[in-house]
Amino acid sequence: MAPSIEGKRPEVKSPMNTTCCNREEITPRYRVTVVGSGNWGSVAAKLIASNTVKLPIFHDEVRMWVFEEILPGGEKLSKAINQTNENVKYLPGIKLGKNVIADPDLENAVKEANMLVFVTPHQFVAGICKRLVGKIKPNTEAISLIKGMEVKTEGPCMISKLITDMLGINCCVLMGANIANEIAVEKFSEATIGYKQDKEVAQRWARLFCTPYFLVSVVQDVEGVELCGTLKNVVAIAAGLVDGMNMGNNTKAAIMRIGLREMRALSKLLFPSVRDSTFFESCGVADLITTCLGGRNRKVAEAFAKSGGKRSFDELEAELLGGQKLQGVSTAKEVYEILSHRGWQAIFPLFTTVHEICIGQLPSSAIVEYSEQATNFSIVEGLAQYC
Ligand SMILES: NC(=O)c1ccc[n+]([C@@H]2O[C@H](COP(=O)([O-])OP(=O)(O)OC[C@H]3O[C@@H](n4cnc5c(N)ncnc54)[C@H](O)[C@@H]3O)[C@@H](O)[C@H]2O)c1
Ligand SMILES: O=P(O)(O)OC[C@H](O)CO
Repeated sequence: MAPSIEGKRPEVKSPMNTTCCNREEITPRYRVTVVGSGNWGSVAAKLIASNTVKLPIFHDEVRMWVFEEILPGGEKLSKAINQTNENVKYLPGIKLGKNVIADPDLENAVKEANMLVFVTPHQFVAGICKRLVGKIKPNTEAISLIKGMEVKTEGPCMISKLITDMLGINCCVLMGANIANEIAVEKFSEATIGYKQDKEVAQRWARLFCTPYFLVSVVQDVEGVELCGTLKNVVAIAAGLVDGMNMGNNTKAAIMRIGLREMRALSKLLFPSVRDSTFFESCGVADLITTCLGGRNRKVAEAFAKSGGKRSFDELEAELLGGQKLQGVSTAKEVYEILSHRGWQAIFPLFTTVHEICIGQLPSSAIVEYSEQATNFSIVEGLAQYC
């Protein structure tokens, strides 16, 4: 079992304990567990831990569930994190905060928590939630930092909805222009929290994450925020292909503009409640820009194009990312399934083409040939109906 820390403040048995006389102790204290410990998961734990030691409404300790791995020297990753206070594999060189406790036992990691932060690659969430059914405290709140979706027979299912459906808990989302390594060294950035109904809960999440170098805004548009974070990964693949073919800044800007347009159109087609204003938040245009300039999807797609499509995305991901996971290739496939099921490929040429390039059906150069169609009158008109 993972060790415990001694908090600066007296511990209370229940986060909702209101029996003590000390003012600090009568404030409800929320316990946070971060489910995931990759690159962003570790940075999220660091951000959160810097706040839980300061804000009386939270317990100091932040549990971080670690998908256990054995390091090259034979040591367990969770043990190395607790010994060094660093995630030596996914965020080396950055102290997480002494109040972050790595825990490889999923059930143990969540058993005391009433605030769960989900931050794993999207392909693992359903399996994790399955293991958590019946294992979490009543009235637990969740937030998803995961950029991705699932496609079920009945249609797309956003990760926040998957968490809600499988665990019966409310789930907000936090997305934004958030390249983890930059936030790890405390460079200024912004993020957006999307919520469905309960603004107070969303504001509590904002308090947990907000720091002077990480500013968080709150909007009532959970699907819009989550779709921005999810769909921008497909555009990032397109941007990386353009970089790999040395096509220059004008072409990349065109790809980003067409991509943003498709992001907005598909989001509104799938969820008519999605707001235009969400695309001007950090989760929208800002995340699109940062990811197309400096993200992992961009980097691997660039290498793919440079190889002339001879090396696969899987192979390049393993070679270039050291265990970190791409989300854009699988999201492109999931988006393609939605588009083909509904006969919408023609009105989403960029999304469609990215998938066809990823699976080797088209060469990388098709990204500009096909995207040019988006400037055709008929396609613009097609999209315009939905924007
Ligand atoms: N890294 C970033 O800059 C960044 C920023 C914002 C959002 N995100 C999003 O956050 C989410 C998590 O990304 P990340 O960067 O923290 O992870 P990552 O890609 O750095 O690491 C992969 C993680 O998956 C874990 N893993 C591997 N196999 C697993 C399995 N079978 N079951 C469960 N876990 C397994 C690994 O242990 C590791 O913790 C993604 O949706 C990503 O798009 C990432
Ligand atoms: O490195 P990427 O491409 O997974 O993108 C990272 C973040 O989502 C940027 O906000």
